[in-house]
Amino acid sequence: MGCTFSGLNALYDAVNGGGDVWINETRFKIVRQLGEGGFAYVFLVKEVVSDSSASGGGGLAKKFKDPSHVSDDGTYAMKKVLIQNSEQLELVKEEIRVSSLFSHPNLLPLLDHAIISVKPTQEASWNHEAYLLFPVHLDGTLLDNAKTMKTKKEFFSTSDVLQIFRQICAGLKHMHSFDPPYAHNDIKPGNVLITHRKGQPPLAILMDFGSARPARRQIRSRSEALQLQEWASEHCSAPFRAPELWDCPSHADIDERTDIWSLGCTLYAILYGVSPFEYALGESGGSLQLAIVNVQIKWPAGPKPPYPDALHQFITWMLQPQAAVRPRIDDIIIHVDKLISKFSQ
Ligand SMILES: Nc1ncnc2c1ncn2[C@@H]1O[C@H](COP(=O)(O)OP(=O)(O)OP(=O)(O)O)[C@@H](O)[C@H]1O
Repeated sequence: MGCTFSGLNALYDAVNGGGDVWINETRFKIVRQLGEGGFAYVFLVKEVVSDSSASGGGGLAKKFKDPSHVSDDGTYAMKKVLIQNSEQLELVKEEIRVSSLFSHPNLLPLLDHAIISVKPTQEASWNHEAYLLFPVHLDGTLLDNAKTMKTKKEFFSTSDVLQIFRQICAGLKHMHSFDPPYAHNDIKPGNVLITHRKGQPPLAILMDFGSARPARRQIRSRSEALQLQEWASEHCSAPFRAPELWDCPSHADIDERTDIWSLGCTLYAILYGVSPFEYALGESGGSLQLAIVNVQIKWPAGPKPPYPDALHQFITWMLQPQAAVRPRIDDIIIHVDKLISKFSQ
């Protein structure tokens, strides 16, 4: 990977109508927009292979350590982040640093990146742009899938639910086993890319390491607790955020099990399309925080539940409000494997 934060390593060719982008030595044509986040746009791009690099086997192909990262048709996902201040610049640099630590088939790899300085204009006050290159997964995220499935009144089979969940756990185990252990901090359906495959369960890939940090933090004062809560309010999506990040005691040992809470919420969302606490947002006087800290889960009503009770019990086990007795990723994997052998045909 080209690792430089300075200079004109990426050049956004706005002059010719937003046609091409350079990331280091590689030129890409923007095909279309795939999505957008807070300060970011994600585009489908295609590598423009020059005659000289084509004769040598293609530009990017030579650059990647892992040959499986090379796209057959030269298409990739490119995230363009608009950076307005030094704090945002540090966050992007941290996202790049953390993304480069991991290498696992269920974690989205960062293939290349560049950060360029941009002259502020009257319309735009940002002063840097970051370009991050990833493999593209055109079937979208679990969140996109949930929306389409809801309109078509479709559900994942129990077997597919478990296989998708197992893959998310495999990626997360890689992070939790790192030295020091890392927490992802923003596990949710919108951060899981899905690829449908013929005759096989969907492929699931965890992405967005913008909030990932060393997981273990010792909280020893009220001000440290408040600082953690403030950090969490900016980095961990509220409906999936663990109780200890909403209401942190002044003496607490926070660890990677904040992610296990979010995993429980994510499993519920694979079944029912939303976090188990999201209903509180729709109720007058409802409070997401109260629903979470009191673990008021709302199960779908009806005499015939669409999924086995064992899945509901599994979710409840992950949604243990006391972090110190919440299961760890290894416990979760042992359990999901048991459920897979029970429910997969
Ligand atoms: N590799 C990819 N392949 C296909 N689509 C992608 C890829 N990466 C991102 N997307 C699409 O772009 C959207 C935004 O991406 P991403 O979540 O990385 O941005 P973000 O700024 O971090 O968003 P958020 O503010 O929600 O965290 C995703 O929801 C997804 O639809």
